[in-house]
Amino acid sequence: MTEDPRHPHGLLLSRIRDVPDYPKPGVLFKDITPLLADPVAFSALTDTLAELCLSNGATKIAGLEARGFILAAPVAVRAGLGFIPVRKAGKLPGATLKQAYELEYGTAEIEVHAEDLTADDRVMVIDDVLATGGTAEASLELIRRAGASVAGVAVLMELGFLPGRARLEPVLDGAPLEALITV
Ligand SMILES: O=P(O)(O)OC[C@H]1O[C@H](OP(=O)(O)OP(=O)(O)O)[C@H](O)[C@@H]1O
Ligand SMILES: Nc1ncnc2[nH]cnc12
Repeated sequence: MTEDPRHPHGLLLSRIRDVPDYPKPGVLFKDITPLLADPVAFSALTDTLAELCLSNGATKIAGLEARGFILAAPVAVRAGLGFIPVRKAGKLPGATLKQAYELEYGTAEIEVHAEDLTADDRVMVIDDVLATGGTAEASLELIRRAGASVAGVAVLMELGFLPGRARLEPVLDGAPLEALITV
């Protein structure tokens, strides 16, 4: 495991649990529930992500269902910014924009309420894990289709052995991709 030298969060690293062969053989699942259960670690993570959002000029925080919600909602409160839930298809009640993306096998769709974003908004996307980058890429597409701009993407953890960063960089349009930990 390596840490970004700007974010030396040994505490965060120590609270991530490796679960081999979940949800299928050969996959190493990075479980954040021990971190969530530790109020010092969870608070340190929330503070760090809130600072990143503010330093990148965000006006709104988007969280990606479901684990991204757990991180993004307290970050939005801490930063004093509004929270935008990016949900799996079929869950939002109002008029939505929908974006399909590739999973390892098959496709999925996420949605957002476009009316909660304006052309003046700069949205920071927050999630727990960047793996293939498909979910984050689709969220950027949704934000832009809603007329807002992207302030950046911030994740607790980047799986450096997968091509998420390479996939996202061409569509970030200069916005930062911040990963507190790369594993
Ligand atoms: O970079 P990607 O390959 O798109 O993978 C990363 C996404 O996968 C996980 O969510 P998942 O949809 O598995 O479910 P959950 O948050 O509902 O647990 C994770 O929380 C990210 O959102
Ligand atoms: N290996 C992994 N661990 C935790 N969350 C993930 N989301 C996608 N891949 C993951």
